[in-house]
Amino acid sequence: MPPKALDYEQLNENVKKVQYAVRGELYLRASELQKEGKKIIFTNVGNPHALGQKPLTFPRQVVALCQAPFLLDDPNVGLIFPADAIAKAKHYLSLTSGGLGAYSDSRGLPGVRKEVAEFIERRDGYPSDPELIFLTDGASKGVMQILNTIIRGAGDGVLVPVPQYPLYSAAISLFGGSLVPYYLEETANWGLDVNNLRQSVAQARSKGITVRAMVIINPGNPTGQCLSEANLREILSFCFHENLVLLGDEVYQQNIYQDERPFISSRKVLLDMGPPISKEVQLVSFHTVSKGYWGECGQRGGYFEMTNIPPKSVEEIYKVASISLSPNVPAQIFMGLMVNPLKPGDISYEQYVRESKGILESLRRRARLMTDGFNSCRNVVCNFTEGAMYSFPQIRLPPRAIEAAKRAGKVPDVFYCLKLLEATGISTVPGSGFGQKEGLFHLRTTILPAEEDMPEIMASFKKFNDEFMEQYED
Ligand SMILES: Cc1ncc(COP(=O)(O)O)c(CN[C@@H]2CONC2=O)c1O
Repeated sequence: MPPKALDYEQLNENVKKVQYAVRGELYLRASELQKEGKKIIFTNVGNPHALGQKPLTFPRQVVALCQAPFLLDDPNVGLIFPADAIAKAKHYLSLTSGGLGAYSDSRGLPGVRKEVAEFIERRDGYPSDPELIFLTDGASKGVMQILNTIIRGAGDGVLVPVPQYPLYSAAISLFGGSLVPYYLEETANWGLDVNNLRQSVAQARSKGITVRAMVIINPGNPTGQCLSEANLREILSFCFHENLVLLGDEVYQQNIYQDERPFISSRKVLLDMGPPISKEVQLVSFHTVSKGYWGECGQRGGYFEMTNIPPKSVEEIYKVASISLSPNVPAQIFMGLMVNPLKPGDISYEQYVRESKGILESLRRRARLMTDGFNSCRNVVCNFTEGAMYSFPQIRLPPRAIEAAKRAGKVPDVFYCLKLLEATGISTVPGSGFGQKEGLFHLRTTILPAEEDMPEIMASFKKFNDEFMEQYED
């Protein structure tokens, strides 16, 4: 028989090139061990509810009522749901064209996009146009759509931070573009040096690559750094002079664990800079309900906002969004609730603030616990998690460990993470899955394990690590 289209050999080469380490070799091995009955701590994915974080009560009450509007007709509904949840449910149902089961506009419900615009205006102090905001099935889908729109072929390059969240390398591979790495400086707290950018662009151009866009992830994944306003100004100036579209991935903007560098949006800095930059630089910013203190990853709610994008291009992006008909409608309601939260005086406000603050303060303590835990280990150094929800320690592997890894046919940090997993059940992602400087090795874990479990997890890690180093050190 002749080869068939879905035979492996016949597949789209771009599909076969794609890598996505967050659910790669370590995750698959951890799943096998779990099936064999081993207790696994899945810290490989930023998936808060999978690690015990409780959903915020109010959003779930509202969406439950929206999913089951017949409850609103029940005379006893007020005995189970607070009046403000009932009111919000009626508000969101009135925005839909037939409830949660009906498609929305392909850009999302206009009423929710308006709430997102109002959120952005309150956050940045500048007007925001709902027509330039598209709701998406998680930020991932928005990122992929914009990269697909930008990349015309292998000659098109996108500047991506290294270490990077592998959605970017995977999407660029899938769409047949070229990833142009710019290295973050670990010794400068994963700071971004514009000279590295210049070198990367010059190198790419020398290979005939047209660099078209630049990605920033702020706060960083896996590195956790928060960009300063000065850094953002440098980046925007760079994009202006090099004629690059800036993709501002800001999904962790609520996850800030220090006071020195609070979150400031790329859009605010862009508009603060004034013309010509504020009028010329094209910016797409991304956000999600998966992160922050919401952690509603499974709902698949996100948005992107476009700044300085010509109307004809916005129409093309709308046209492509239409192919998927509608972003999922329940998630749009979560997004609306996130950007238009309860206000002081609302019945459920106190509970909402108590739950939210509780989660954020605990994440801040866990960021500190994990960083200090790693830094107490032999041959391990770790920058503090300023934001996001990951820790990315550098593991200084002795030469004999690197040789052992090579004999086992494994990349050194994969070798180390596999040994860690087998010994402790802690499932991490090797740094090689995010990119790292030659000869350096890292692992990524989340700061999500329950706070009460953190000391035991870090002690288990330290025991493994120090014994590993003892075994392989000369
Ligand atoms: C920087 C960044 N951008 C976008 C996304 C996608 O989010 P959505 O859920 O909205 O699509 C993630 C998810 N972070 C992955 C998921 O868990 N661990 C990670 O590194 C992310 O870390």
